[in-house]
Amino acid sequence: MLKVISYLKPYRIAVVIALILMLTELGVELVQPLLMAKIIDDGILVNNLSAVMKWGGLMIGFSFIAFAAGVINSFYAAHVSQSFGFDVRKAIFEKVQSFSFANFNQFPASSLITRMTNDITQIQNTVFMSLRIMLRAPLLIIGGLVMAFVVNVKLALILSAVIPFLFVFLIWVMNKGGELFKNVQERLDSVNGVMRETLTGIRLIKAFIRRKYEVSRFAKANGELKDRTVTALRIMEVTMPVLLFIMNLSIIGVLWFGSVQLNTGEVKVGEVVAIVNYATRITAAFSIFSFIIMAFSRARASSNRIVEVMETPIDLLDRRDADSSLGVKEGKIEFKDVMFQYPGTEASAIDRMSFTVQQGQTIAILGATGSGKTSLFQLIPRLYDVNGGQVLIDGMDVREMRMENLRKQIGYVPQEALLFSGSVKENIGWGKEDASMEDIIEAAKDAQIYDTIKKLPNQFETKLGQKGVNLSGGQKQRLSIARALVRKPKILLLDDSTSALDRRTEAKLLQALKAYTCTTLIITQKISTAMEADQILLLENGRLLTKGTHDSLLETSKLYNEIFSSQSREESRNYA
Ligand SMILES: Nc1ncnc2c1ncn2[C@@H]1O[C@H](COP(=O)(O)OP(=O)(O)OP(=O)(O)O)[C@@H](O)[C@H]1O
Repeated sequence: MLKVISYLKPYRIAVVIALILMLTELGVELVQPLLMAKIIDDGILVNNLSAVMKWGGLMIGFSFIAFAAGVINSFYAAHVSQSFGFDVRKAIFEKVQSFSFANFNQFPASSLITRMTNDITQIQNTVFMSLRIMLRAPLLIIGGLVMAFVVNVKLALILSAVIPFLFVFLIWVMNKGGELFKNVQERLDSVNGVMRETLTGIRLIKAFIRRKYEVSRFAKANGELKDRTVTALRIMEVTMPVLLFIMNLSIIGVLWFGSVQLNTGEVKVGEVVAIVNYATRITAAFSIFSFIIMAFSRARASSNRIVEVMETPIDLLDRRDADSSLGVKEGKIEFKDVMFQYPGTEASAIDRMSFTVQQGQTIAILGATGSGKTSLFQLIPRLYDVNGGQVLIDGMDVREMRMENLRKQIGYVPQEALLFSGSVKENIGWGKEDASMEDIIEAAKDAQIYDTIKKLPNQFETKLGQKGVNLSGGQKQRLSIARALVRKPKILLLDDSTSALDRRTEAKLLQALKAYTCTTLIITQKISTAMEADQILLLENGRLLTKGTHDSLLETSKLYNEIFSSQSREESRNYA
């Protein structure tokens, strides 16, 4: 909690001003019953009009001060809480950006979204409330008691006898509430998780007519959220009646004892009225307190979830001694006895793999599904670290370079063409920070998407829907290739990125790539693509089964021959 609260530091002056204003309001509130006692005892009961005017005028003056202090306090509270929320959200977003894939395994995306939105909002609201009323309630209770003692010690003693019990009760409620609201936030994660999956997979759901199934899955998550929230709120709901009951008992005690003492003349009427007034205010403060406790319990659960993200150690960082002058100069790639397994798994995705790709060469990678092709790719821009051996670029271990220097020279086109909402131009330009329009057009032409873009309603300015929903699979693939080409990379990694292209377009694309002097690695299922490469790597179960040119593999590899024959047969059937 303290870690989250430390984000209030830059706003400490505003916090202090807000607190002073809140104390001003509180001071006025506490003085009011005393002034009322004066009006009754020194004015009304002795028929002294000038005393009534004097104390009444003071009361009105104080009320104006309290009003002004309240308004200005609200401005400050809103400013501080919103700025605080902004800063925490920014910090979490930046932290998540630096997460490794192992870190992402720890937090599902839906949970991170809930933490960045709902959890931060809970804390933000609590900060606002703290500056407006949270401290007022306890201070009003303490101040009310002090003032009650000032007015009449005996009556105040009766009033204060119940206070310790109430505090113990409230602390218990707060601890219990913390646990219960943690559960609520976890259920909210689940609801967001189902919602997210459903929205991203809506086409599939419609195609498989799984609407009812998804609705019931959502209803289950939603129901659990409701149940947990009701349970958490139940404890809060009983809090207020318990507080009111105990406080009302003490008020009855004050009235009874006061009436007895009135007869003996030890207590004045105005004093009884003032004490009852303080008791009412303390009761009101306690009921605010129960509400605050609910918010505070929730905020505590939320802040623990935020701190969990903030304190997650990142396991893939630049080495302290990483040389910032090192980077990809030519693009020669070397795998030396590389071993790799995904974090938390036992099986090796890459098993003692060694090969070299010379600068400017084009390499095709072939292999059955799950044979380790994508895993091999991910080790080059250091999306994961190897568990054994080395990945060298231009003779340097990738771990010796700064990740930024390494990655900015690599154009990576992942298997799933992922686009962002925004224009076509923005999506291609995303690959290079300072890409000019000429760069973008050139990349689009080379990726064989230029003609398609020209036919779009607003050409390069055409807005793409989320994930590029308004484009075909092949168009998305070519746009993401253009995004990689625009940065003129030294190393280009195409992960089955031409699978949706027809042979003619693919041939043109491969031809255009020759003008780029980069080292190119292409994962492909098509022998026709592999044939164009300088070298082919054939993978099986994470191992490099064999390597060579198309002709040499036809002579030496049984598996390659099988793939070649099956694809040739298929093609001749297609053309028949
Ligand atoms: N994030 C991950 N966590 C754990 N295991 C993984 C992960 N990604 C892949 N694997 C496992 O690693 C192995 C290699 O997967 P990889 O994605 O590299 O295969 P691939 O050859 O690219 O397959 P495909 O052609 O289907 O894309 C598989 O056994 C797979 O189950």
